[in-house]
Amino acid sequence: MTSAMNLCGHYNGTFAAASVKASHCQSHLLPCRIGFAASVAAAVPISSCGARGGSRNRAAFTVSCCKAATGRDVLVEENDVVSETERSYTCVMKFGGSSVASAERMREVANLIISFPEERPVIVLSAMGKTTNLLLLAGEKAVSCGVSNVDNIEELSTIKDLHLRTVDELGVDRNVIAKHLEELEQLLKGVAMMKELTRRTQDYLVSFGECMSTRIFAAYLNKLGVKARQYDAFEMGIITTDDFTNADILEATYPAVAKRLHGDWVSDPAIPIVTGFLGKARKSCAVTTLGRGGSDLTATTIGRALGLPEIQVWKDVDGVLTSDPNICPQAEPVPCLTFDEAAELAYFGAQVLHPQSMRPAREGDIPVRVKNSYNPKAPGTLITKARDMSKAVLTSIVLKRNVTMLDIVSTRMLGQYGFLAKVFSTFEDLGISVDVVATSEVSISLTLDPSKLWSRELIQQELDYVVEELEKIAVVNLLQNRSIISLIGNVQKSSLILEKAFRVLRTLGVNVQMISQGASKVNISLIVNDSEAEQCVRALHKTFFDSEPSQLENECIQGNGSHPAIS
Ligand SMILES: Nc1ncnc2c1ncn2[C@@H]1O[C@H](COP(=O)(O)OP(=O)(O)O)[C@@H](O)[C@H]1O
Ligand SMILES: N[C@@H](CC(=O)OP(=O)(O)O)C(=O)O
Repeated sequence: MTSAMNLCGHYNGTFAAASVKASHCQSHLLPCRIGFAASVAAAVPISSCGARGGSRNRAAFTVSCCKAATGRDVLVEENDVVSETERSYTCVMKFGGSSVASAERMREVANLIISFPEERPVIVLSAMGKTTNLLLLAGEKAVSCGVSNVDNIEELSTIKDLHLRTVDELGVDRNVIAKHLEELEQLLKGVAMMKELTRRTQDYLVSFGECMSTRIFAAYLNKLGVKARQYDAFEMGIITTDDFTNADILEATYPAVAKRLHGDWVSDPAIPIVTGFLGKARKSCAVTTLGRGGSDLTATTIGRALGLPEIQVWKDVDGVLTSDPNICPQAEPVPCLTFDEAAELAYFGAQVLHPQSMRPAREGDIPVRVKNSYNPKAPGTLITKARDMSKAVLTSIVLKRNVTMLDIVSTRMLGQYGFLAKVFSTFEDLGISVDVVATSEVSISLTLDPSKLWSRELIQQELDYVVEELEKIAVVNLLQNRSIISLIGNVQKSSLILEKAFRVLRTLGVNVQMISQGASKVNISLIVNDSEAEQCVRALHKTFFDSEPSQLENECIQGNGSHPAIS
Protein backbone atom coordinates (compact mmCIF):
# COMPACT_ATOMS: atom_id res chain seq x y z
CA MET A 1 0.00 0.00 0.00
CA THR A 2 1.20 3.52 -0.73
CA SER A 3 2.01 5.31 2.50
CA ALA A 4 1.51 8.96 3.27
CA MET A 5 5.26 9.34 3.05
CA ASN A 6 5.23 7.94 -0.40
CA LEU A 7 2.43 10.20 -1.49
CA CYS A 8 4.29 13.27 -0.41
CA GLY A 9 7.70 12.06 -1.47
CA HIS A 10 9.31 12.51 -4.84
CA TYR A 11 10.24 10.07 -7.56
CA ASN A 12 13.07 8.37 -5.78
CA GLY A 13 13.85 6.24 -8.77
CA THR A 14 10.56 4.44 -8.29
CA PHE A 15 9.99 4.35 -12.02
CA ALA A 16 11.61 1.87 -14.35
CA ALA A 17 15.06 2.63 -15.74
CA ALA A 18 14.93 5.61 -18.06
CA SER A 19 16.40 3.99 -21.10
CA VAL A 20 14.25 1.73 -23.25
CA LYS A 21 16.57 0.03 -25.67
CA ALA A 22 16.03 -2.35 -28.56
CA SER A 23 17.49 -5.73 -28.04
CA HIS A 24 17.97 -6.24 -31.74
CA CYS A 25 19.39 -2.87 -32.73
CA GLN A 26 22.73 -2.15 -31.22
CA SER A 27 24.04 -0.03 -34.06
CA HIS A 28 23.94 3.76 -33.98
CA LEU A 29 20.97 5.85 -34.94
CA LEU A 30 21.74 6.71 -38.52
CA PRO A 31 22.30 3.23 -39.97
CA CYS A 32 19.14 1.98 -38.23
CA ARG A 33 17.08 4.86 -39.48
CA ILE A 34 18.25 4.71 -43.04
CA GLY A 35 17.61 0.98 -43.07
CA PHE A 36 14.07 1.46 -41.89
CA ALA A 37 13.25 4.69 -43.71
CA ALA A 38 13.61 2.90 -47.02
CA SER A 39 10.57 0.77 -46.20
CA VAL A 40 8.32 3.60 -45.11
CA ALA A 41 6.45 5.93 -47.44
CA ALA A 42 7.81 9.43 -46.87
CA ALA A 43 5.03 11.52 -45.44
CA VAL A 44 6.46 14.99 -46.01
CA PRO A 45 9.64 16.18 -47.64
CA ILE A 46 11.64 18.19 -45.17
CA SER A 47 11.73 21.12 -47.57
CA SER A 48 8.06 21.68 -46.78
CA CYS A 49 9.14 22.60 -43.30
CA GLY A 50 10.92 25.70 -44.53
CA ALA A 51 14.50 26.80 -44.88
CA ARG A 52 16.93 25.85 -42.14
CA GLY A 53 19.99 27.81 -41.16
CA GLY A 54 23.05 25.70 -40.49
CA SER A 55 25.27 28.62 -39.58
CA ARG A 56 22.48 30.14 -37.53
CA ASN A 57 22.28 26.93 -35.60
CA ARG A 58 25.90 27.22 -34.62
CA ALA A 59 25.61 30.88 -33.65
CA ALA A 60 22.48 30.27 -31.60
CA PHE A 61 24.14 27.51 -29.69
CA THR A 62 27.20 29.58 -28.95
CA VAL A 63 24.90 32.11 -27.34
CA SER A 64 23.14 29.48 -25.28
CA CYS A 65 26.46 28.12 -24.15
CA CYS A 66 27.64 31.55 -23.08
CA LYS A 67 24.53 31.75 -20.95
CA ALA A 68 25.09 28.22 -19.76
CA ALA A 69 28.59 29.16 -18.69
CA THR A 70 27.08 31.43 -16.07
CA GLY A 71 25.22 28.47 -14.56
CA ARG A 72 26.70 26.47 -11.72
CA ASP A 73 27.22 23.05 -13.16
CA VAL A 74 28.23 23.28 -16.78
CA LEU A 75 30.78 20.69 -17.70
CA VAL A 76 31.15 21.21 -21.42
CA GLU A 77 33.45 23.76 -23.00
CA GLU A 78 31.99 26.09 -25.59
CA ASN A 79 34.08 24.80 -28.47
CA ASP A 80 33.24 21.20 -27.68
CA VAL A 81 29.56 21.99 -27.69
CA VAL A 82 29.63 23.83 -30.98
CA SER A 83 31.20 20.86 -32.68
CA GLU A 84 28.85 18.49 -30.88
CA THR A 85 25.89 20.48 -32.14
CA GLU A 86 26.89 19.63 -35.68
CA ARG A 87 26.71 15.96 -34.82
CA SER A 88 23.69 15.93 -32.53
CA TYR A 89 20.10 17.18 -32.62
CA THR A 90 18.60 19.28 -35.39
CA CYS A 91 15.10 20.12 -34.12
CA VAL A 92 12.49 19.48 -31.44
CA MET A 93 9.23 17.82 -32.47
CA LYS A 94 6.43 17.90 -29.94
CA PHE A 95 3.38 15.66 -30.41
CA GLY A 96 0.30 16.46 -28.33
CA GLY A 97 -2.21 14.07 -26.81
CA SER A 98 -4.33 13.99 -29.96
CA SER A 99 -1.29 12.96 -32.03
CA VAL A 100 -0.50 9.94 -29.83
CA ALA A 101 -4.02 8.99 -28.80
CA SER A 102 -3.86 5.33 -29.98
CA ALA A 103 -1.57 2.65 -31.38
CA GLU A 104 -2.56 3.72 -34.88
CA ARG A 105 -1.67 7.34 -34.16
CA MET A 106 1.65 6.32 -32.61
CA ARG A 107 2.45 4.32 -35.76
CA GLU A 108 1.71 7.34 -37.91
CA VAL A 109 3.87 9.58 -35.73
CA ALA A 110 6.72 7.06 -35.89
CA ASN A 111 6.44 7.01 -39.69
CA LEU A 112 6.41 10.79 -39.73
CA ILE A 113 9.62 10.94 -37.71
CA ILE A 114 11.27 8.33 -39.89
CA SER A 115 10.22 10.20 -43.01
CA PHE A 116 12.68 12.96 -42.09
CA PRO A 117 15.92 11.00 -42.52
CA GLU A 118 18.07 14.12 -42.40
CA GLU A 119 16.64 15.20 -39.05
CA ARG A 120 17.95 14.14 -35.67
CA PRO A 121 15.03 15.28 -33.56
CA VAL A 122 14.39 15.47 -29.85
CA ILE A 123 10.82 14.18 -29.45
CA VAL A 124 8.53 15.56 -26.75
CA LEU A 125 5.28 13.70 -26.09
CA SER A 126 2.11 14.45 -24.15
CA ALA A 127 -0.01 11.81 -22.46
CA MET A 128 -2.15 9.67 -24.77
CA GLY A 129 -5.44 11.33 -25.79
CA LYS A 130 -7.42 12.48 -22.76
CA THR A 131 -5.34 10.56 -20.21
CA THR A 132 -4.53 13.67 -18.13
CA ASN A 133 -8.23 14.45 -17.71
CA LEU A 134 -8.92 10.83 -16.80
CA LEU A 135 -6.15 10.83 -14.19
CA LEU A 136 -7.52 14.01 -12.64
CA LEU A 137 -11.02 12.52 -12.49
CA ALA A 138 -9.69 9.28 -11.04
CA GLY A 139 -7.86 11.28 -8.36
CA GLU A 140 -11.02 13.22 -7.49
CA LYS A 141 -13.03 10.02 -7.18
CA ALA A 142 -10.33 8.33 -5.09
CA VAL A 143 -10.64 11.07 -2.46
CA SER A 144 -14.13 9.93 -1.54
CA CYS A 145 -14.61 6.39 -2.81
CA GLY A 146 -12.83 4.39 -0.11
CA VAL A 147 -9.73 2.20 -0.56
CA SER A 148 -11.65 -0.95 -1.45
CA ASN A 149 -13.46 0.80 -4.32
CA VAL A 150 -10.40 2.19 -6.10
CA ASP A 151 -10.31 -0.87 -8.40
CA ASN A 152 -13.78 0.11 -9.61
CA ILE A 153 -12.92 3.68 -10.62
CA GLU A 154 -14.01 3.74 -14.25
CA GLU A 155 -11.28 6.18 -15.34
CA LEU A 156 -8.58 3.88 -13.94
CA SER A 157 -9.92 0.98 -16.02
CA THR A 158 -10.09 3.19 -19.12
CA ILE A 159 -6.46 4.26 -18.63
CA LYS A 160 -5.31 0.67 -18.10
CA ASP A 161 -7.26 -0.61 -21.12
CA LEU A 162 -5.96 2.13 -23.41
CA HIS A 163 -2.31 1.68 -22.48
CA LEU A 164 -2.33 -2.12 -22.48
CA ARG A 165 -4.22 -2.24 -25.77
CA THR A 166 -1.72 0.19 -27.30
CA VAL A 167 1.25 -1.83 -26.09
CA ASP A 168 -0.28 -5.02 -27.48
CA GLU A 169 -1.24 -3.48 -30.82
CA LEU A 170 2.26 -2.06 -31.26
CA GLY A 171 3.79 -5.39 -30.33
CA VAL A 172 5.97 -4.08 -27.51
CA ASP A 173 6.53 -5.71 -24.14
CA ARG A 174 3.83 -4.98 -21.51
CA ASN A 175 6.67 -4.61 -19.02
CA VAL A 176 7.47 -1.13 -20.34
CA ILE A 177 4.44 0.19 -18.44
CA ALA A 178 3.49 -2.63 -16.04
CA LYS A 179 5.18 -1.03 -13.03
CA HIS A 180 3.57 2.33 -13.74
CA LEU A 181 0.09 0.86 -13.92
CA GLU A 182 0.68 -0.95 -10.66
CA GLU A 183 2.06 2.14 -8.98
CA LEU A 184 -0.78 4.28 -10.30
CA GLU A 185 -3.29 2.01 -8.61
CA GLN A 186 -1.27 2.09 -5.38
CA LEU A 187 -1.17 5.86 -5.53
CA LEU A 188 -4.94 6.10 -5.95
CA LYS A 189 -5.36 3.76 -2.96
CA GLY A 190 -3.10 6.07 -1.00
CA VAL A 191 -5.27 9.05 -2.00
CA ALA A 192 -8.37 7.10 -0.98
CA MET A 193 -6.83 6.31 2.39
CA MET A 194 -5.71 9.88 3.03
CA LYS A 195 -9.05 11.23 1.72
CA GLU A 196 -7.21 14.16 0.20
CA LEU A 197 -5.46 15.06 -3.02
CA THR A 198 -2.95 17.84 -2.54
CA ARG A 199 -1.73 19.76 -5.55
CA ARG A 200 1.63 18.09 -5.11
CA THR A 201 0.11 14.62 -5.20
CA GLN A 202 -2.06 15.66 -8.13
CA ASP A 203 1.06 16.52 -10.14
CA TYR A 204 2.60 13.19 -9.25
CA LEU A 205 -0.64 11.49 -10.29
CA VAL A 206 -0.94 13.14 -13.72
CA SER A 207 2.74 12.53 -14.47
CA PHE A 208 1.88 8.87 -15.07
CA GLY A 209 0.28 9.85 -18.39
CA GLU A 210 3.45 11.25 -19.99
CA CYS A 211 5.68 8.65 -18.27
CA MET A 212 3.69 5.86 -19.94
CA SER A 213 3.20 7.38 -23.41
CA THR A 214 6.93 8.07 -23.79
CA ARG A 215 7.92 4.58 -22.62
CA ILE A 216 5.54 2.94 -25.07
CA PHE A 217 6.67 5.13 -27.95
CA ALA A 218 10.39 4.72 -27.27
CA ALA A 219 9.95 0.95 -27.08
CA TYR A 220 8.04 1.00 -30.36
CA LEU A 221 10.72 3.01 -32.18
CA ASN A 222 13.34 0.63 -30.86
CA LYS A 223 11.26 -2.28 -32.09
CA LEU A 224 11.29 -0.70 -35.55
CA GLY A 225 15.07 -0.49 -35.38
CA VAL A 226 15.14 3.26 -34.74
CA LYS A 227 17.27 3.74 -31.68
CA ALA A 228 15.39 5.79 -29.09
CA ARG A 229 15.90 6.62 -25.42
CA GLN A 230 13.12 7.55 -23.02
CA TYR A 231 13.61 10.49 -20.62
CA ASP A 232 11.52 11.64 -17.68
CA ALA A 233 11.76 15.44 -17.73
CA PHE A 234 12.15 15.49 -13.92
CA GLU A 235 15.25 13.33 -14.23
CA MET A 236 16.86 15.14 -17.14
CA GLY A 237 17.23 18.65 -15.79
CA ILE A 238 13.88 20.44 -16.23
CA ILE A 239 13.95 22.37 -12.97
CA THR A 240 10.95 24.39 -11.84
CA THR A 241 9.51 26.42 -9.02
CA ASP A 242 7.55 24.52 -6.37
CA ASP A 243 4.23 25.89 -7.67
CA PHE A 244 2.49 22.58 -8.11
CA THR A 245 0.04 22.34 -11.04
CA ASN A 246 1.47 25.53 -12.54
CA ALA A 247 5.23 25.52 -12.08
CA ASP A 248 7.59 27.94 -13.82
CA ILE A 249 10.74 26.71 -15.51
CA LEU A 250 13.92 28.02 -13.90
CA GLU A 251 17.00 29.27 -15.74
CA ALA A 252 19.15 26.42 -14.39
CA THR A 253 17.17 24.12 -16.69
CA TYR A 254 18.95 25.27 -19.87
CA PRO A 255 22.52 24.24 -19.05
CA ALA A 256 21.33 21.08 -17.28
CA VAL A 257 19.25 19.88 -20.25
CA ALA A 258 21.97 20.79 -22.76
CA LYS A 259 24.59 18.93 -20.76
CA ARG A 260 22.45 15.82 -20.37
CA LEU A 261 21.24 15.54 -23.96
CA HIS A 262 24.60 16.36 -25.52
CA GLY A 263 26.43 14.04 -23.18
CA ASP A 264 24.10 11.16 -23.99
CA TRP A 265 24.36 11.81 -27.71
CA VAL A 266 28.13 11.75 -27.61
CA SER A 267 28.31 8.56 -25.58
CA ASP A 268 25.41 6.66 -27.17
CA PRO A 269 23.38 8.38 -29.92
CA ALA A 270 19.62 7.74 -29.80
CA ILE A 271 16.48 9.77 -30.41
CA PRO A 272 15.41 11.24 -27.06
CA ILE A 273 11.73 10.68 -26.24
CA VAL A 274 10.98 13.18 -23.49
CA THR A 275 7.92 13.53 -21.24
CA GLY A 276 6.27 16.87 -21.90
CA PHE A 277 4.45 18.87 -19.20
CA LEU A 278 6.62 17.71 -16.27
CA GLY A 279 9.48 19.09 -14.21
CA LYS A 280 11.23 18.73 -10.89
CA ALA A 281 10.64 21.25 -8.10
CA ARG A 282 13.84 23.01 -7.06
CA LYS A 283 13.13 22.99 -3.31
CA SER A 284 11.17 19.83 -2.69
CA CYS A 285 12.54 17.81 -5.64
CA ALA A 286 8.98 16.55 -6.22
CA VAL A 287 7.41 16.16 -9.66
CA THR A 288 5.70 19.33 -10.92
CA THR A 289 3.54 20.12 -13.93
CA LEU A 290 3.74 23.24 -16.08
CA GLY A 291 0.00 23.95 -16.35
CA ARG A 292 -2.43 22.34 -18.79
CA GLY A 293 -1.01 22.02 -22.28
CA GLY A 294 2.49 22.43 -20.81
CA SER A 295 4.22 20.08 -23.28
CA ASP A 296 4.49 22.97 -25.73
CA LEU A 297 6.59 24.75 -23.10
CA THR A 298 8.75 21.65 -22.62
CA ALA A 299 9.44 21.64 -26.36
CA THR A 300 10.41 25.31 -26.58
CA THR A 301 12.54 24.98 -23.43
CA ILE A 302 14.51 22.09 -24.92
CA GLY A 303 14.81 23.97 -28.21
CA ARG A 304 16.31 26.92 -26.42
CA ALA A 305 18.56 24.79 -24.20
CA LEU A 306 20.07 23.16 -27.29
CA GLY A 307 19.99 26.30 -29.47
CA LEU A 308 18.20 24.39 -32.21
CA PRO A 309 17.19 25.98 -35.53
CA GLU A 310 13.50 25.00 -35.28
CA ILE A 311 10.85 23.85 -32.83
CA GLN A 312 7.91 21.93 -34.28
CA VAL A 313 4.65 21.57 -32.41
CA TRP A 314 2.42 18.92 -33.98
CA LYS A 315 -1.31 19.24 -33.32
CA ASP A 316 -4.60 17.95 -34.71
CA VAL A 317 -5.33 21.14 -36.70
CA ASP A 318 -3.59 22.73 -39.71
CA GLY A 319 -1.77 25.29 -37.54
CA VAL A 320 -2.93 28.27 -35.53
CA LEU A 321 -6.34 29.14 -36.96
CA THR A 322 -8.17 32.43 -37.44
CA SER A 323 -10.40 31.39 -34.53
CA ASP A 324 -11.31 28.40 -32.36
CA PRO A 325 -12.68 25.85 -34.86
CA ASN A 326 -15.17 24.69 -32.23
CA ILE A 327 -16.79 28.13 -32.45
CA CYS A 328 -16.03 28.94 -36.10
CA PRO A 329 -15.82 25.69 -38.09
CA GLN A 330 -14.70 27.64 -41.17
CA ALA A 331 -11.62 29.03 -39.38
CA GLU A 332 -8.52 28.98 -41.61
CA PRO A 333 -4.85 28.45 -40.77
CA VAL A 334 -2.76 31.57 -40.23
CA PRO A 335 0.49 31.14 -42.24
CA CYS A 336 2.75 33.43 -40.16
CA LEU A 337 2.66 34.91 -36.68
CA THR A 338 5.10 36.81 -34.51
CA PHE A 339 6.05 35.53 -31.05
CA ASP A 340 4.12 38.51 -29.63
CA GLU A 341 0.96 37.63 -31.53
CA ALA A 342 1.23 33.94 -30.62
CA ALA A 343 1.87 34.69 -26.95
CA GLU A 344 -1.06 37.11 -26.77
CA LEU A 345 -3.32 34.66 -28.58
CA ALA A 346 -2.36 31.84 -26.21
CA TYR A 347 -2.68 33.98 -23.09
CA PHE A 348 -6.10 35.24 -24.13
CA GLY A 349 -7.55 31.77 -24.53
CA ALA A 350 -6.51 30.02 -27.76
CA GLN A 351 -6.10 26.48 -26.51
CA VAL A 352 -3.73 25.61 -29.33
CA LEU A 353 -0.57 26.88 -27.55
CA HIS A 354 0.49 26.99 -23.91
CA PRO A 355 0.50 30.64 -22.73
CA GLN A 356 4.15 30.58 -21.60
CA SER A 357 5.49 28.49 -24.45
CA MET A 358 6.62 31.37 -26.66
CA ARG A 359 9.00 32.77 -24.04
CA PRO A 360 11.97 30.39 -24.52
CA ALA A 361 11.53 30.50 -28.31
CA ARG A 362 11.52 34.30 -28.29
CA GLU A 363 14.53 34.44 -25.97
CA GLY A 364 16.47 32.03 -28.19
CA ASP A 365 15.01 33.54 -31.39
CA ILE A 366 14.04 30.06 -32.56
CA PRO A 367 11.20 29.73 -35.09
CA VAL A 368 8.24 27.64 -33.94
CA ARG A 369 6.25 25.73 -36.53
CA VAL A 370 2.75 24.51 -35.69
CA LYS A 371 1.90 21.50 -37.86
CA ASN A 372 -0.91 18.97 -38.19
CA SER A 373 0.09 15.37 -37.49
CA TYR A 374 -3.13 14.23 -39.21
CA ASN A 375 -2.28 16.25 -42.32
CA PRO A 376 1.52 16.65 -42.44
CA LYS A 377 1.50 18.14 -45.94
CA ALA A 378 -0.31 21.26 -44.77
CA PRO A 379 2.24 24.07 -44.39
CA GLY A 380 1.14 24.96 -40.85
CA THR A 381 1.91 28.20 -39.05
CA LEU A 382 5.40 29.63 -38.73
CA ILE A 383 5.97 31.76 -35.63
CA THR A 384 8.99 34.08 -35.72
CA LYS A 385 10.30 37.27 -34.13
CA ALA A 386 9.08 39.59 -36.88
CA ARG A 387 6.99 39.47 -40.04
CA ASP A 388 5.82 41.90 -42.68
CA MET A 389 2.87 43.63 -41.02
CA SER A 390 2.25 46.18 -43.78
CA LYS A 391 -0.73 44.25 -45.20
CA ALA A 392 -1.79 42.59 -41.95
CA VAL A 393 -5.05 43.71 -40.36
CA LEU A 394 -6.56 40.96 -38.22
CA THR A 395 -4.77 37.65 -37.60
CA SER A 396 -7.05 35.77 -35.25
CA ILE A 397 -10.04 36.20 -32.94
CA VAL A 398 -9.78 34.62 -29.52
CA LEU A 399 -12.34 34.09 -26.78
CA LYS A 400 -11.71 33.77 -23.06
CA ARG A 401 -14.85 32.88 -21.16
CA ASN A 402 -15.92 33.03 -17.52
CA VAL A 403 -14.03 36.19 -16.73
CA THR A 404 -14.75 38.38 -13.71
CA MET A 405 -14.81 42.14 -14.22
CA LEU A 406 -14.44 44.80 -11.55
CA ASP A 407 -15.48 48.46 -11.80
CA ILE A 408 -13.62 50.37 -9.10
CA VAL A 409 -14.34 54.06 -8.51
CA SER A 410 -12.29 56.03 -5.99
CA THR A 411 -14.22 57.54 -3.07
CA ARG A 412 -11.78 60.48 -3.09
CA MET A 413 -11.87 63.58 -5.30
CA LEU A 414 -10.00 64.07 -8.57
CA GLY A 415 -6.30 64.80 -8.13
CA GLN A 416 -5.70 62.19 -5.45
CA TYR A 417 -2.52 60.30 -6.21
CA GLY A 418 -1.78 56.72 -5.22
CA PHE A 419 -5.23 55.32 -6.09
CA LEU A 420 -4.05 53.01 -8.88
CA ALA A 421 -1.06 51.92 -6.80
CA LYS A 422 -3.37 50.92 -3.95
CA VAL A 423 -5.66 48.97 -6.26
CA PHE A 424 -2.82 47.00 -7.82
CA SER A 425 -1.06 46.32 -4.55
CA THR A 426 -4.29 44.67 -3.34
CA PHE A 427 -4.12 42.24 -6.26
CA GLU A 428 -0.43 41.69 -5.74
CA ASP A 429 -0.95 40.87 -2.06
CA LEU A 430 -3.62 38.34 -2.99
CA GLY A 431 -1.58 36.86 -5.85
CA ILE A 432 -4.34 37.48 -8.39
CA SER A 433 -3.40 38.33 -11.95
CA VAL A 434 -5.20 41.04 -13.87
CA ASP A 435 -5.82 40.56 -17.59
CA VAL A 436 -7.32 43.67 -19.14
CA VAL A 437 -7.35 47.17 -17.70
CA ALA A 438 -9.01 50.48 -18.65
CA THR A 439 -8.51 53.47 -16.39
CA SER A 440 -9.11 57.14 -15.63
CA GLU A 441 -7.64 59.07 -12.73
CA VAL A 442 -10.37 58.08 -10.28
CA SER A 443 -11.82 54.92 -11.74
CA ILE A 444 -10.57 51.68 -13.10
CA SER A 445 -12.20 48.73 -14.83
CA LEU A 446 -10.33 45.46 -15.00
CA THR A 447 -10.79 41.77 -15.57
CA LEU A 448 -9.34 38.99 -13.45
CA ASP A 449 -7.89 35.81 -14.82
CA PRO A 450 -10.63 33.14 -14.53
CA SER A 451 -8.10 30.78 -13.06
CA LYS A 452 -5.79 32.48 -10.62
CA LEU A 453 -3.60 29.49 -11.16
CA TRP A 454 -4.20 27.75 -14.45
CA SER A 455 -6.09 24.81 -13.04
CA ARG A 456 -7.77 26.38 -10.05
CA GLU A 457 -10.94 28.41 -10.09
CA LEU A 458 -10.79 31.80 -8.51
CA ILE A 459 -13.19 30.93 -5.74
CA GLN A 460 -16.02 33.13 -4.52
CA GLN A 461 -14.47 33.52 -1.10
CA GLU A 462 -11.38 35.09 -2.64
CA LEU A 463 -13.49 37.41 -4.77
CA ASP A 464 -15.45 38.54 -1.72
CA TYR A 465 -12.18 39.26 0.03
CA VAL A 466 -10.89 41.29 -2.95
CA VAL A 467 -14.06 43.39 -2.93
CA GLU A 468 -13.85 43.88 0.85
CA GLU A 469 -10.26 45.12 0.57
CA LEU A 470 -10.97 47.46 -2.34
CA GLU A 471 -14.08 48.87 -0.67
CA LYS A 472 -11.76 50.53 1.86
CA ILE A 473 -10.78 53.01 -0.86
CA ALA A 474 -13.43 52.75 -3.56
CA VAL A 475 -16.93 51.91 -4.63
CA VAL A 476 -16.68 48.46 -6.20
CA ASN A 477 -18.98 46.72 -8.64
CA LEU A 478 -18.27 43.05 -9.27
CA LEU A 479 -19.53 41.70 -12.61
CA GLN A 480 -19.24 37.99 -13.31
CA ASN A 481 -19.84 35.79 -16.37
CA ARG A 482 -18.08 38.10 -18.79
CA SER A 483 -15.95 37.15 -21.80
CA ILE A 484 -12.90 38.77 -23.35
CA ILE A 485 -12.90 38.81 -27.14
CA SER A 486 -9.35 39.51 -28.26
CA LEU A 487 -8.73 40.83 -31.74
CA ILE A 488 -5.15 39.81 -32.46
CA GLY A 489 -3.55 41.65 -35.33
CA ASN A 490 -1.97 44.87 -36.42
CA VAL A 491 -2.95 47.49 -33.87
CA GLN A 492 -1.49 50.13 -36.25
CA LYS A 493 -4.79 49.58 -38.08
CA SER A 494 -6.89 49.89 -34.94
CA SER A 495 -9.34 52.39 -36.40
CA LEU A 496 -10.15 50.06 -39.25
CA ILE A 497 -10.42 47.05 -36.95
CA LEU A 498 -12.59 48.86 -34.43
CA GLU A 499 -14.83 50.40 -37.07
CA LYS A 500 -15.57 46.98 -38.54
CA ALA A 501 -15.88 45.31 -35.15
CA PHE A 502 -18.33 47.87 -33.75
CA ARG A 503 -20.50 47.74 -36.83
CA VAL A 504 -20.84 43.99 -36.33
CA LEU A 505 -21.54 44.30 -32.61
CA ARG A 506 -24.08 47.05 -33.12
CA THR A 507 -25.91 44.95 -35.68
CA LEU A 508 -26.07 42.17 -33.11
CA GLY A 509 -27.33 44.62 -30.47
CA VAL A 510 -24.38 43.86 -28.21
CA ASN A 511 -23.01 46.49 -25.87
CA VAL A 512 -19.28 46.36 -25.28
CA GLN A 513 -18.64 46.85 -21.56
CA MET A 514 -14.95 47.66 -21.75
CA ILE A 515 -12.27 48.09 -24.41
CA SER A 516 -8.54 47.89 -24.01
CA GLN A 517 -5.88 48.46 -26.62
CA GLY A 518 -3.14 49.43 -24.21
CA ALA A 519 0.54 48.82 -24.61
CA SER A 520 0.15 45.63 -26.61
CA LYS A 521 0.81 46.29 -30.27
CA VAL A 522 -1.06 43.19 -31.32
CA ASN A 523 -4.25 42.94 -29.28
CA ILE A 524 -7.48 44.86 -28.87
CA SER A 525 -9.70 43.37 -26.15
CA LEU A 526 -13.45 43.81 -25.90
CA ILE A 527 -15.49 42.67 -22.89
CA VAL A 528 -19.04 41.36 -23.43
CA ASN A 529 -21.45 39.09 -21.56
CA ASP A 530 -20.61 35.37 -21.68
CA SER A 531 -24.03 34.65 -23.15
CA GLU A 532 -23.36 36.90 -26.17
CA ALA A 533 -19.72 36.04 -26.74
CA GLU A 534 -19.81 33.09 -29.15
CA GLN A 535 -22.33 34.78 -31.39
CA CYS A 536 -20.08 37.87 -31.49
CA VAL A 537 -17.00 35.82 -32.37
CA ARG A 538 -18.82 34.07 -35.21
CA ALA A 539 -20.09 37.34 -36.65
CA LEU A 540 -16.71 39.04 -36.29
CA HIS A 541 -15.01 36.08 -37.94
CA LYS A 542 -17.42 36.22 -40.84
CA THR A 543 -16.79 39.91 -41.35
CA PHE A 544 -13.01 39.83 -41.06
CA PHE A 545 -12.16 36.52 -42.69
CA ASP A 546 -14.86 35.47 -45.17
CA SER A 547 -13.48 36.07 -48.65
CA GLU A 548 -16.84 37.26 -49.99
CA PRO A 549 -17.67 40.78 -48.77
CA SER A 550 -20.15 40.31 -45.94
CA GLN A 551 -23.51 41.99 -45.83
CA LEU A 552 -22.10 44.56 -43.47
CA GLU A 553 -19.21 45.36 -45.76
CA ASN A 554 -21.58 45.69 -48.70
CA GLU A 555 -23.66 48.09 -46.67
CA CYS A 556 -20.55 50.07 -45.97
CA ILE A 557 -19.52 50.18 -49.64
CA GLN A 558 -23.02 51.17 -50.80
CA GLY A 559 -23.76 53.52 -47.92
CA ASN A 560 -22.99 57.19 -47.58
CA GLY A 561 -19.78 56.61 -45.66
CA SER A 562 -21.22 57.76 -42.33
CA HIS A 563 -20.19 55.67 -39.34
CA PRO A 564 -23.22 53.60 -38.32
CA ALA A 565 -21.69 52.66 -35.00
CA ILE A 566 -21.63 56.28 -33.86
CA SER A 567 -24.43 57.74 -35.95
N1 LIG B 1 -7.02 29.62 -32.72
C1 LIG B 1 -6.92 28.29 -32.70
N2 LIG B 1 -6.16 27.67 -33.62
C2 LIG B 1 -6.03 26.33 -33.63
N3 LIG B 1 -6.64 25.51 -32.75
C3 LIG B 1 -7.39 26.07 -31.79
C4 LIG B 1 -7.57 27.48 -31.72
N4 LIG B 1 -8.35 27.73 -30.65
C5 LIG B 1 -8.66 26.56 -30.08
N5 LIG B 1 -8.09 25.54 -30.76
C6 LIG B 1 -8.20 24.11 -30.39
O1 LIG B 1 -6.91 23.66 -29.97
C7 LIG B 1 -6.79 22.28 -30.31
C8 LIG B 1 -5.31 21.93 -30.38
O2 LIG B 1 -4.69 22.13 -29.14
P1 LIG B 1 -4.42 20.93 -28.15
O3 LIG B 1 -5.69 20.19 -27.85
O4 LIG B 1 -3.63 21.41 -27.01
O5 LIG B 1 -3.55 20.01 -29.08
P2 LIG B 1 -2.57 18.86 -28.68
O6 LIG B 1 -3.22 18.09 -27.56
O7 LIG B 1 -2.45 18.07 -29.93
O8 LIG B 1 -1.30 19.54 -28.31
C9 LIG B 1 -7.49 22.16 -31.63
O9 LIG B 1 -8.01 20.86 -31.80
C10 LIG B 1 -8.59 23.21 -31.56
O10 LIG B 1 -9.83 22.63 -31.24
N1 LIG C 1 -1.08 16.05 -20.98
C1 LIG C 1 -1.03 17.41 -20.51
C2 LIG C 1 0.04 18.22 -21.20
C3 LIG C 1 -0.15 18.60 -22.63
O1 LIG C 1 0.59 19.42 -23.15
O2 LIG C 1 -1.13 18.01 -23.31
P1 LIG C 1 -1.56 18.38 -24.85
O3 LIG C 1 -0.30 18.54 -25.66
O4 LIG C 1 -2.34 17.20 -25.30
O5 LIG C 1 -2.35 19.65 -24.83
C4 LIG C 1 -2.39 18.07 -20.61
O6 LIG C 1 -3.33 17.42 -21.04
O7 LIG C 1 -2.53 19.20 -20.20
